[in-house]
Amino acid sequence: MPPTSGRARRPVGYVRGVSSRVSVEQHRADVEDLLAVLIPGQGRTGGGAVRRSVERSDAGEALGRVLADDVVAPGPLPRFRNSQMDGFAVRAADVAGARADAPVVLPVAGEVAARPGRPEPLAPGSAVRIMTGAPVPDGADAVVPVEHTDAGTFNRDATRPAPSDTVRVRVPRAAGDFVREAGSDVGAGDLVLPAGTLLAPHHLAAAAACGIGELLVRRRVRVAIVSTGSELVAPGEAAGPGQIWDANAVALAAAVRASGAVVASTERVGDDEDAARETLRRAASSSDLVITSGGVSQGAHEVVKDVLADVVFRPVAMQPGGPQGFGRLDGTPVLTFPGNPVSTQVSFVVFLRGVLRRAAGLPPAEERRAVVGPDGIPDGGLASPGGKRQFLRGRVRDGGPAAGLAGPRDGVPSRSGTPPVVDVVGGQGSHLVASMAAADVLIDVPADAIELNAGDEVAVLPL
Ligand SMILES: Nc1nc2c(c(=O)[nH]1)N[C@H]1C(S)=C(S)[C@@H](COP(=O)(O)OP(=O)(O)OC[C@H]3O[C@@H](n4cnc5c(N)ncnc54)[C@H](O)[C@@H]3O)O[C@H]1N2
Ligand code: MOO
Repeated sequence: MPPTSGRARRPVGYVRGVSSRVSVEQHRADVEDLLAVLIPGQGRTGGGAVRRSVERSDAGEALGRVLADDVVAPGPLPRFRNSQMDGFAVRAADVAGARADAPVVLPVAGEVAARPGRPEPLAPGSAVRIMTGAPVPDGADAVVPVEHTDAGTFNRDATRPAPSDTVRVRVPRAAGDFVREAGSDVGAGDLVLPAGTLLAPHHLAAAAACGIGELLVRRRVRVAIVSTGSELVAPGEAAGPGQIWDANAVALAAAVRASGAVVASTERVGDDEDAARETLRRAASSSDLVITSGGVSQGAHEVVKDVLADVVFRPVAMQPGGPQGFGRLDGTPVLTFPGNPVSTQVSFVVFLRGVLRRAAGLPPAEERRAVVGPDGIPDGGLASPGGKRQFLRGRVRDGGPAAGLAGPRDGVPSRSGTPPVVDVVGGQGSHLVASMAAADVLIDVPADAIELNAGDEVAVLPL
């Protein structure tokens, strides 16, 4: 397996032309250098970049965003002492002797509901009907749930009880019973959500409960997507002879969103240099990063290569996804992915997904180990082109560990506690976009492997 750390670094020179093949690690390192400016705290353009990397978001819209600053409670939660139960607010001392067979009878002085306003203080020797969440009157220090009384006038429509109303309390209560103290959840100035929190509904609830309507979140990277090729038409439109539907724009836009970034634009442009130049410049002017697909191999109509002067085009020792480019257009970083739809998708996973997730504050997509199953492996092993890292389409078997799924009969050594089994699925051609839909991982076959066999342990990258 090639090393994934201690990656090689060399100066990036944005020169046009085809250079010799580089390793996946080298290309990834160069892409990461180019895109370091997108990652908060890593960019080399100073404070401006940092300032631009955060923005305010309506708290109600901040689901899935990453908090850029600590959220501290502006006040206590609960905001005020309130009742945990529907019942009667009392002084605990008044009901200390209450028993089922010798209830304490208290006059009911009124009612407190969960409504705006402050209740009157509770006079000694009396009770007040109280509802869950209603402020507990000064003087009261316990709540008796209605079930522990004769209910008195509890269920009567008596917002203004008659002076003769009483309640018979059958259970003694201690001070503090069923009273939710102010600040018992969080105190004023306490940390509620630390910076870096990936905001989920329960985080947003905490912010809202604190009265916070706006949150400072990391700004999402805006990615412009340009599909090139005169043969392309939009999915949903009629495709005539020689035309195909544009799968890459959809795949890349979805992948960008799934990685915590936003799609600034998606455009399709044919193999016309002027149109491509104009489209690409427009994309660069309205985004933090441009991704193109197609137009980068050795054909007669490679507009991306023709138009982008400050981009290094070079083959990377991988399959699929060999022809790659990286550089800038009008100062905006550009990555050029090959047009074959599987190649485009693999390029995103291998070179860009990690950067975008880091920029968004998301955890890395989990790479794990798996044991190759016999399905899809011919007798004698699946040949792999030596010198090129391969990313095969694979599917991890349900049920996880190899134990139980694999045995000598299956051709996979049985090893309890070992990684799950992954089967090679579908054809591996870089145009087989429907076959790719059957996969859920990419099987990472090292560059120095010349064949893959059932029982081999490999890294798998989730799709
Ligand atoms: N003589 C050589 N030919 C090719 C080489 C090579 O080294 N020498 N490399 C091959 C490899 S590997 C790849 S990958 C492709 C890359 O080609 P391009 O990036 O120039 O892409 P196109 O030629 O525009 O398209 C390739 C293929 O993909 C289809 N395509 C393009 N865009 C889309 C899209 N948005 N949605 C769906 N399908 C798309 C296109 O119709 C072609 O079939 O070059 C090989 N050739
Ligand atoms: O390298 Mo191309 O990207 O396989 O088909």
